[in-house]
Amino acid sequence: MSFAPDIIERLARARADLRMGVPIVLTGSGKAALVFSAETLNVDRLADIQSLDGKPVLTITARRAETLKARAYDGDVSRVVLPADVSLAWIQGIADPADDLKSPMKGPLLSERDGTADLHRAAIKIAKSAQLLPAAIVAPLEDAAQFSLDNGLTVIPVDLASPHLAATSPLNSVVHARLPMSLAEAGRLHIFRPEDGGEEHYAIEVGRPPRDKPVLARLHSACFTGDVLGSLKCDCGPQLHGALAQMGSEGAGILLYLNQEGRGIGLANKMRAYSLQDQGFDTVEANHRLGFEDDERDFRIGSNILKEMGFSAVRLLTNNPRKIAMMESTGIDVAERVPLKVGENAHNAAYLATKANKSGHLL
Ligand SMILES: Nc1nc2c(ncn2[C@@H]2O[C@H](COP(=O)(O)OP(=O)(O)OP(=O)(O)O)[C@@H](O)[C@H]2O)c(=O)[nH]1
Ligand SMILES: [Zn+2]
Repeated sequence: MSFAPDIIERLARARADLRMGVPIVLTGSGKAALVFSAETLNVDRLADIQSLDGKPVLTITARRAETLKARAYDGDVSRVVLPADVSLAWIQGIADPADDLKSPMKGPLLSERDGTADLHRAAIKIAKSAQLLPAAIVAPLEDAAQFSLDNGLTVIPVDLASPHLAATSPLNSVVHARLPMSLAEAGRLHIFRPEDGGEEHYAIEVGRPPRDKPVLARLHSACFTGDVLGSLKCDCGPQLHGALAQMGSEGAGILLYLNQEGRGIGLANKMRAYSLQDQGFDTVEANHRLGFEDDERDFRIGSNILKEMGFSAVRLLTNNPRKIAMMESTGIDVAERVPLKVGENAHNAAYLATKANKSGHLL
């Protein structure tokens, strides 16, 4: 019998630790490292890092490295050497592009090329899954077991964690109840909870759609600004309401409300992206400057919920071909694509054009 948390539970702790500024310990391939999120680092912890033996690096993604003209010898990540007089402001300036235009000269940056980047790569994945900026201080550790015990730190063996960082967590249905809505009176809200301690996702069932026929479905990603505040910068609010209205008038449908704010980067990072957009970058460039891919969402969650609810075929309300491809590749038949063109305005016209030109959205 063991009450010790398993690797999935330890990963959930690791995410929470990094968000609070507490370091975690990564182990693998005979090595170990102390890892801090660059975003939540403070001066006291930086001073402690400098008192350690060994050379810490600031790990960033190749996307961020491209903007900073740093070499990414490891392909997808770059291990940037800390200068002798490193300051918290220097680290934050590399991690966060907010002041890139104000102070463009950050370098020249020196990147490490010897050794492996397995621990560094895992550090970036965990930072991303914690919805932090993808930048981490990675400091080599000698006696990781004793060090983590002495300091009460969460230890993550990378080979055990990697499959879980790449997989979609199983979800369990928690509860469902009737929810009459102005656009669809015969509504029912279902709550699904992932086993990895991540965000809950919702399914709004309209009517009682037969399970043996393609159901009118929408995979909607959370957009606090569009869905709740009525932001004009995107088309999310009108799409959400348009989809519910169509389901209401047809008397049946299923809307999945996936808590993947900002195409999976979280609201804080989405607001960082908006701030870059105010400086003239488009929605895709802004994500890249922050160190993210254009779209960090995991659409497998949507097909898992549909299957869990008994559906195997959809009439999918979308303009996004990636959603169609992901449904089909995960065993949900897309019998029809139903276009959802609503909510274009003067503020979001350029955003919608970028999605069509760069992200392949259908017009
Ligand atoms: N990172 C980032 N996310 C954004 C931006 N604008 C909107 N979003 C997010 O983009 C997502 C939009 O999701 P969806 O409504 O599924 O839209 P879609 O992928 O374009 O696909 P369809 O609407 O189905 O055609 C939401 O999570 C928004 O929060 C932006 O400028 N940057
Ligand atoms: Zn939106």
